[in-house]
Amino acid sequence: AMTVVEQITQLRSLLEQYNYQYYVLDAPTVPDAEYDRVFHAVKELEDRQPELRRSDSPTQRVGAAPLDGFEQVRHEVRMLSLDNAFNEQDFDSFDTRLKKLLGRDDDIEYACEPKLDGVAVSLLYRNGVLERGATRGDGQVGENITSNVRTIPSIPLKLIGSGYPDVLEVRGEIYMPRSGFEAFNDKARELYEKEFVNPRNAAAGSLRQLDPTVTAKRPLQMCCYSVGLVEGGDLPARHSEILAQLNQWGLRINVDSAVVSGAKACMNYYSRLGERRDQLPMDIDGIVFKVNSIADQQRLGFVSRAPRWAIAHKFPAQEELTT
Ligand SMILES: NC(=O)n1nc(-c2ccco2)nc1N
Repeated sequence: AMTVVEQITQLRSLLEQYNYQYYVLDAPTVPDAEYDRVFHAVKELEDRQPELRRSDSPTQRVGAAPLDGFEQVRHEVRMLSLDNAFNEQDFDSFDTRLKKLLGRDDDIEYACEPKLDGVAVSLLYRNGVLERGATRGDGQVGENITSNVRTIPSIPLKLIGSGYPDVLEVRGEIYMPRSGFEAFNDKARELYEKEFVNPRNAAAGSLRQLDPTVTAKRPLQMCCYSVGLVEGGDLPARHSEILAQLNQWGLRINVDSAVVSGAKACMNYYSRLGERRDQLPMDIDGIVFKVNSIADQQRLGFVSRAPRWAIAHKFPAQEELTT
């Protein structure tokens, strides 16, 4: 028969697989009742033998006591802001300028991603374990919101699979899906409590909570879109391949991301996503186009605070919700 440690280890890894399938892949393989059964089995074992409890156990997402304030975090690799393109001409000149700088006239391969309208966040994994979560702040210094990000189910407390670097900093956007936003505001209205004006404010307000049990009740999601500090390991040579690799290690990426070549194909992607904008599960305010080759990104570098190799092509502002 299995020892208690073998039993709880097996149940935990089963729970991590269920979490990954449900919250990261949107593809659950078991009914919620089965998930609850395993969750309570692990909780039961940990309650009966507290020494078995580990901080990276799936039952330890809401553990921390309320904070008095947020500590500051210095980003070793600056978190970027993006230059904007407001029309096709802006994008064409962006593409033309890059071709000139790269000394080529064939099509540049771009990674295309919906620009999620949420809160940028940095997640630092050390030996695969989530060590700290931080806001972007001014790009150099942000706030430590680790206890709050731990409550978000699509953020793994521990990476899965193998081959990840010793230190891996993942960047992404924490956002509130529209359905969760509407449900939250309906409830708030019912209870005569404050409603949020839009999902971005709802996500920002939920991450500013000093009490993680409040954050835990907010329907937040996280979608990753790049990496920052990487030590003790190598990553693929293309941005799109890095994202695919992050997904295998347990992180959520955007299902609508794509790779296209040349400015015309980028504009085609922009128009297609623009037509679907109101049907997407979350608010987006544009499309981010990034040079897919990491070597070319490094050749192009940055201009002041924004990378030369990326641009956010915005959609026209939507009339503000009139609540
Ligand atoms: N907000 C958002 O969805 N972003 N933001 C970036 C970004 C910011 C700096 C480099 O890349 N990429 C995506 N998809």
